[in-house]
Amino acid sequence: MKTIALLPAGSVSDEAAKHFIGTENVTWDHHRLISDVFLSTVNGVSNYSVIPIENTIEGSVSLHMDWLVHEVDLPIRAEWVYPSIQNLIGRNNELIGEDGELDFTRIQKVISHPVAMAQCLQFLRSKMPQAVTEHVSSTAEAVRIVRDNPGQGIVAIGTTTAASNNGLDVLASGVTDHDNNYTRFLLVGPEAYAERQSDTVKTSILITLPEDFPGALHQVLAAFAWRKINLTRIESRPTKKKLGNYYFFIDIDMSLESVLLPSALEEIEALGCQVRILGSYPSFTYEQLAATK
Ligand SMILES: O=C(O)C(=O)C[C@]1(C(=O)O)C=C[C@@H](O)C=C1
Repeated sequence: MKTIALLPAGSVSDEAAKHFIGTENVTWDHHRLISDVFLSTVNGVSNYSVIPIENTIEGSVSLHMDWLVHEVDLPIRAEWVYPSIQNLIGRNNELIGEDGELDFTRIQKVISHPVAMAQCLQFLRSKMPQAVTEHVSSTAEAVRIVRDNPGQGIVAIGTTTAASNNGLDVLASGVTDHDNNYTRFLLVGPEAYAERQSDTVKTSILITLPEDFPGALHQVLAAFAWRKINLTRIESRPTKKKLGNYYFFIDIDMSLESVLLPSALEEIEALGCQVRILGSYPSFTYEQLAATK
């Protein structure tokens, strides 16, 4: 039996976790805040935490990346992709106009997780420009707040699972501004996750460049380029130590056990860079997981 920490039941994380891990021999440890999702595994209450890290429309989830890097030391054990299908959720009977149709101009407030809200901004602007928006800690939390506050013109952006868990209506489905909206999730924890194997193994690292070394980033990239090592993401984030100091978060399409990658990292360290390995882990596409269900 494994215990898995994650955001509340009915969140996108919850759907994605069940899709990847299944429902047998698992205890779910739900938390309202992502910090508590991380800390549950740090404190040994859970074996793994499920962390949303990147979205098709919104890009990286900076808060979660920063926690992974600055606040905890939990290796990445797997990554997978899951569709983020967002819906407008509330009560039909509160919004019916005189013509018997849903009248979105009666909506006063829309609440959701900031990443979910950002996926639907054009929809919200065009259909309910009068509504104010408010961010909460997950889409599931937003739907719970709508359930507990009837008669106030409040709606949420969230999953159909959360709508039915809370006895609410789906007022409009699939409301993201772009199709093919997926979120990439990480499983982090102290133990390797051997339950699922993939032919694709990726490695994530953090690189801090030496100060006053013109062309350092160029040389780092060259160490990968001449070995023909494919990078799937490179992103800079503040070190939080000094204004203007950044580290580079790099995802590499190769296992740390390959011959080439350790030598590239040695070359980078020889330049005076600090290299921290965040994990070397199997990676799964949505189609791959759906085919093995
Ligand atoms: O609020 C949720 O439902 C979550 O699981 C969080 C989260 C995120 O942090 O990116 C996950 C996926 C969605 O794209 C939006 C929000």
